[in-house]
This record gives sequence, C-alpha cells and structure tokens, in this order.
Amino acid sequence: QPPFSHKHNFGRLPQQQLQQVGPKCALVVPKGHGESCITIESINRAFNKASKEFRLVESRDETYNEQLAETLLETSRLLALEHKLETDEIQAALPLIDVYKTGIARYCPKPAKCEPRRFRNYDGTCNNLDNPNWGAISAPFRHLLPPDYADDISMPRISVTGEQLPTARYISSTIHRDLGYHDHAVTVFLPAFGQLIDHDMAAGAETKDPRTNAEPKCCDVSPDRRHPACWPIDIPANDPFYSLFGRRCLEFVRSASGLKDKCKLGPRATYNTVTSFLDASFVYGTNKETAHKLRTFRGGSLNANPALRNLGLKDLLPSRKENPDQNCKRPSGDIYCFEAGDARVNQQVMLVTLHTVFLREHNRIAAQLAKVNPHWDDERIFQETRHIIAAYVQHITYNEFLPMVLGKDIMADYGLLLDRDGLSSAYNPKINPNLPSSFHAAAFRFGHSVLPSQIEQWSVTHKHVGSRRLSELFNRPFDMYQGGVTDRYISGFMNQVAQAVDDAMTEELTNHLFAEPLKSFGADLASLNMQRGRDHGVPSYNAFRAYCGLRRARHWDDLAGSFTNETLQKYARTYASPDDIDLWSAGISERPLPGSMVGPVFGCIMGETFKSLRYGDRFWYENGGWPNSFTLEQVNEIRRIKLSRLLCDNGDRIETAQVYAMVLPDPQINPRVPCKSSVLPRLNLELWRESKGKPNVKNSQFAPPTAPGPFAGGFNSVPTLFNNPRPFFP
Ligand code: HEM
Ligand SMILES: [Ca+2]
Repeated sequence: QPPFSHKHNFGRLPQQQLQQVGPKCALVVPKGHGESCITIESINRAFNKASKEFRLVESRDETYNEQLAETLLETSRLLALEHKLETDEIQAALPLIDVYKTGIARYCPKPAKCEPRRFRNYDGTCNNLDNPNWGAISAPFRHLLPPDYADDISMPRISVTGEQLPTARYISSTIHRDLGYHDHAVTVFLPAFGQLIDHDMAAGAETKDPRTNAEPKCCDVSPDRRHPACWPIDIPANDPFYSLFGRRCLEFVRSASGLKDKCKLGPRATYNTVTSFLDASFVYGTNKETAHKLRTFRGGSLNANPALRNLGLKDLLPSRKENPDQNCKRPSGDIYCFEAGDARVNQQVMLVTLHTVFLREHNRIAAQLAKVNPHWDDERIFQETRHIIAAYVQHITYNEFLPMVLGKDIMADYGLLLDRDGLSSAYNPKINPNLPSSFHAAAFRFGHSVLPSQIEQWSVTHKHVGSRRLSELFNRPFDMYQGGVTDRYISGFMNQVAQAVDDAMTEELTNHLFAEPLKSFGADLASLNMQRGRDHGVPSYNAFRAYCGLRRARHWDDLAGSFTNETLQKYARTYASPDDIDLWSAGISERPLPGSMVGPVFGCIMGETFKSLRYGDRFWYENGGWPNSFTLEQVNEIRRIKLSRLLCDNGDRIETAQVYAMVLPDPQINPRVPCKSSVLPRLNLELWRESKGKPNVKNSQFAPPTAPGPFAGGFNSVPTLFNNPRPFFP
C-alpha cells in the first residue's frame, strides 16, 4: 500500500525535472517534446490576480486562512490554465513549488518555534518538533490518494463517464434502508465511545456566513442568490419518505478550504478544527480560551454543575449559558444545554453521558493528586490530570475499542496491538498524524451504521426500564438533570446491543436527523456522509480497493465476493460504473473480515490512521524518554484501566459492570463483576507522589493488590472474544 507521494503518482514526470532550475524557473514541466517552465513571475502574476479577486488583506481574522486558501486555489487554477497542466501535474507538480521563493511568502503563517515540554499544547502545535502544525488545529486533512475533483482543483467529483453522479439521497434511500441486523457482540457503548473519540480526532470546518455567523441556508434560496459554498442535495420527486412532505432539497454547505502544509499550491484542501491526536481535547477544548472557560483554577478541577448534590449524586457538566439556543432545543428559558471541550456535546445523550463521565473522572483524579502532592499548584494538578485523562483515552481506544472494530489481524498488520510491558521508543517524527480525509469523511463514519433507533435505559441492576427514540434526543440532553438518569443511560449502553456494520441505517438518522420537536422529518445523515466525501475530494471505493491492495473492479462481477448479491445489484442499477461508488456507502456495506466489524477497505483506512495516531504522537502514553513521559510504573498502572472502571467510579450508583463495557455481558467471556473487583483496578495515584521535585518512581509498594484476574492481561487474554467468528449477514 504505497502512501500517496509524488513518486508514486508522478511516474511520468522524472523527479529531477521538477526541481527549481535557475533563479527564474520555479518548476519545469515536460510538455510534448520540450518542457515548459513555470516562472516565479507567472506565479506572482497569478497570485496577484487571485488576491484582487478575493480581496486578500493580511490580517489576524479567524477567516484569514480560509481567504488565503481560496486565493491559493484560484492561483493554482490560473496556473493550470496558463500552462495547460494535466490532472497529475496539478495534483503532484504544483505542490512541489516552493512558494517561500515567491511573493506568496509574506502572506503565509510562520511556523511556531518548539521545544519539548511536559504537557501538550491545547491546540496540538509542537507535538512534532520539526513540523509544529502536524496534528494541530487548522492542519489540513491529508490524502491517502490524490483528491478526486471534477476540475482537478475543487469542484466535487463526477462520474467517470463525465456525467453527474447519482444524487446522494437516491443512494441513501435505495441502499441504506432501515433493515439492519444486530451485531452479535458489541453494546451501544461501542458507537458511544466511537463518536466520543471521533470528536477528539476530527471536526471539519463549517463555512460561515459572515452576516449571521452561522452556516448559510441553501434550500429555500434561489440558486443565483445562494452563498457560494451552498451545495444542497437534490431529493428525487419519488423519494419514499420526503415526497410525503413535498421536500425536494436537503441542506448542505461545503466545508471551508484550508491551507496546505507550507502554503503549497495544488488542489483544494479542507482542514481539521480540532487536534487529531487522541489527547482528550473533547474534555479541555483546543485553545487556551476554551480551557480557561472550563477551569475553576482551584485544585486543578473543571467547572461542574452541583445541581444534584442534594440527592447525594455527582456533578453534571456545567450549563452552557452563552448562545444557549445554538444547537440546543430548549423547552423553556430556564433550562440549559451543557458545556464541554467539544461544541458537539449536546448532540445526543450518548455523548453527554460520556462527557459527564470524563468530567467527573478529571475532578476525581485532580482531588486525589492534590492530596498526594499538597505542594502542587492548581496548574500542575490540572495539567497532570489532563495528561492522565489523555492516556486513558488512548489506552481504552487501542485496548477495548479497536480490537472489537478491527479484530486482531488488522490490529497486528498495522502495529496497533499494545505493548504489555516496558516503555516505547517507537515514536517516529516522520509519521504525519494529520487525519486522512477518507477517514473523517468516510471510514470513521462506519459508526453511523451501528446506531440503534431507540436508546434504552436500564436500571443499575441491569433491567430494561425504558426506551426513547434517538430523534427525540437530538440537541435535547435535558433528561440528565433528573437524578439517576446518568446511571440509567450508563447501564443502558452497557446492556443494549448495537447494530452491525452493514448497508442498513436507522431511519432516525436517514429521515429524522435533527428533526425539530414535533416535526415529522429531519435531515439525512447518509446523504450528508456521501455529499461530504464528494465535497472533500474523497476518491471512490474502487480507488481505495487498489490503495488497500485489493483488485480494482473493472466489471460489477469483480465485486461479487465483497458485497451481498442484493447490494451489488443495487449498486449496478444505481451507478454508471464501479469506479463511481461512494467510499462511505461501499465501506459500510462491505462483507466484514473474519473477527472484524468492518471489511478490508475501511479496515485498511482505519488501520493506517490509528497507526499514525500512535507512532506519530510524541506524547503517546507508552513513550519513554521525553519530558512528557510517564514512568514505567505509571504506564503499567494505566495499562490496567478499563472503561468499566471509569463507569463504576463516575456513575452515581453503578455497582456492577461487565469487564469490557463495549462487549455484551457473557458469563464465560465477559462476566459482570462487582465494581470493587480486582479485575477492574483503579489508578494508584501514589505512583504520582513527588518528593523534592522528582516523581518517586520506586513507590510500587503502594500498588493495590495486583491479583491477576482472568482478564488482567488486557484484551489478548480473552482470546475467545477475538476469535469468535462473526456471522456474515446472519
Ligand atoms: C446519534 C449519533 C450520531 C449522530 C446524530 C451523528 C451525526 C453526525 C453529523 C450530523 C455529522 C456531520 C455530517 C456532515 O455534515 O458531514 C457527523 C460527522 C461524523 N460522525 Fe457522526 N453521528 C453520530 C454518531 C457517530 C458515531 C457512532 C461515529 C463513529 C463511531 C461517528 C463518526 C463521525 C465522524 C468521524 C464524523 C466526521 C467529523 C468531522 O470530521 O467533522 N458519528 N456525525
Ligand atoms: Ca484531539
């Protein structure tokens, strides 16, 4: 699987011919029998023209980078026209130009200067010391394959026949129907945790209308008056659902353009507004201002709402009083949604519940660290706690979540199996941890297929006590203010079975997404996923088959083993060519690999991404030898943590939980155990006791009894979970 680089996609144009030759020529491109020189002058000319058109003025405005990005796109377009560049020349040659040798240089942001420190920057900068913006906010989504744009620069993908692709809603309504099967092994905690870490890793940039500071509306505006980023989704007249309401249009706004690394020219890039690293940014935010808003500045703790203390219950997330109606459907003016490090927290109760658990765990650890190290100030306690919480997120992701999603083989192929012991020296500063666009716009949205229609509440004694439609809970997290509801959701997510990854999607998401209270229809998440993929230039499923080492399909028959016959027939009726199929659609519909929830293509994209988030993160919790490193004893302590421990400690009255909360309870392979069982050890913070400015690493005698319960060795010691063959389409 060659990673995308100009070497692979640029075979036609010998590398040495692409270097700058002489002071004038920025790039030489072979043309016919001769060569064509793109001069610095012609670049400056194109850039000046583009900057007039986009009224580019140097500024520190939030939108400056987007404006510069648009200007650079236009510059690329002008150069492509003038020099008659072909697709691969635009994709691979234009980015080779060193814009720092042109007039563009003074408009480009200067990279930060970095030195190794103990704690991560909130915005992710300086994780990679040579490339300070890698993995940071505003970093571009990276491309595993060259982006596929109709005009090679920015227009959304079209069919290989030159026609438009079928509208995303048609594909959604024919292929992603609500006829799904249950997964046989995982609970609703799997998608709940998946979405939480998705929000740690990814948030595309919305295009805002400067007049309203919100996304522009597109559907009910005549095409000539629409915002340029409008790209609404057509609903066919005979749509099985929306036709009942006479709807022909779904809102969609293209993501904002971003700057490429080093201000490079070439096709459109989109960017990430959060840190791609698993650094618990959903708890703390991705800039100082947000973090400061969330902190109490006392004892290292975070703000919390003590409303339920009189019932003897733990604190809730703080209320969001700024912009209280943004993404929040309040029944009255005196009730509020919640505030957290990620603005999407109120989207539905699975998220709110897990955000609450992590907030409580932060405050629990901070209080203990303050006791263990009475000489630490607020800042030190806060940052050490944040460091531990990030380590939890990493550990639970690779120890509990990925084994279920990917299975052991993919984990092994991509180096994702965690070390059992020792500190790691596998950090590789050459690995770029920016998220691939194919991951955030397609592969990691596999979770949308796993969601149930109803969210169940269970008692702490594991009895089903009620259910609510998912669509009743969008942007309405107000249940949480009732005493005991946090526990009922926690217990519900541990006990409710999730859906399988398959072509089916619940109508709660495909017809009722974000429906207004009492409204009969909402938006369609499946359509959004496909439109978003096209918006971001994500190439088709077939291109990714080749990337992932599978045979590229030339005829529909070539895909016979990969999908059910029924799905394949639908694809053949829907798309003009196997080269056209949208990645998200086919990725969730692929036959899963043995022991995995996903098929080979999503497995490969996720494998590649999680590999880069492990080996490309200098702050990775297993890493030794850096100022940020934990001691071996501390890492070994973190290695014993399980999600169920967090649920036990941060639910209100949770007393029992299965060992692996994302896996259905089973008396043999995943038994329910009391929270006080040694199978679910709690972090021993004595190992963080510091005397005379040095962490006391020899303190292991304080460790709690390390009775190796049946699962103490981590996931690998439960081989039955790994080896349990998953039925193919039962
Ligand atoms: C009820 C639960 C969920 C809802 C309502 C929901 C809704 C959404 C929406 C509206 C978007 C933005 C769509 C767009 O305009 O492109 C989105 C993006 C996304 N979702 Fe979900 N989602 C849910 C659960 C999940 C789960 C379980 C996962 C993964 C396990 C997931 C992964 C993602 C990812 C990776 C993105 C892209 C984020 C970005 O880069 O901006 N979501 N989701
Ligand atoms: Ca992050």
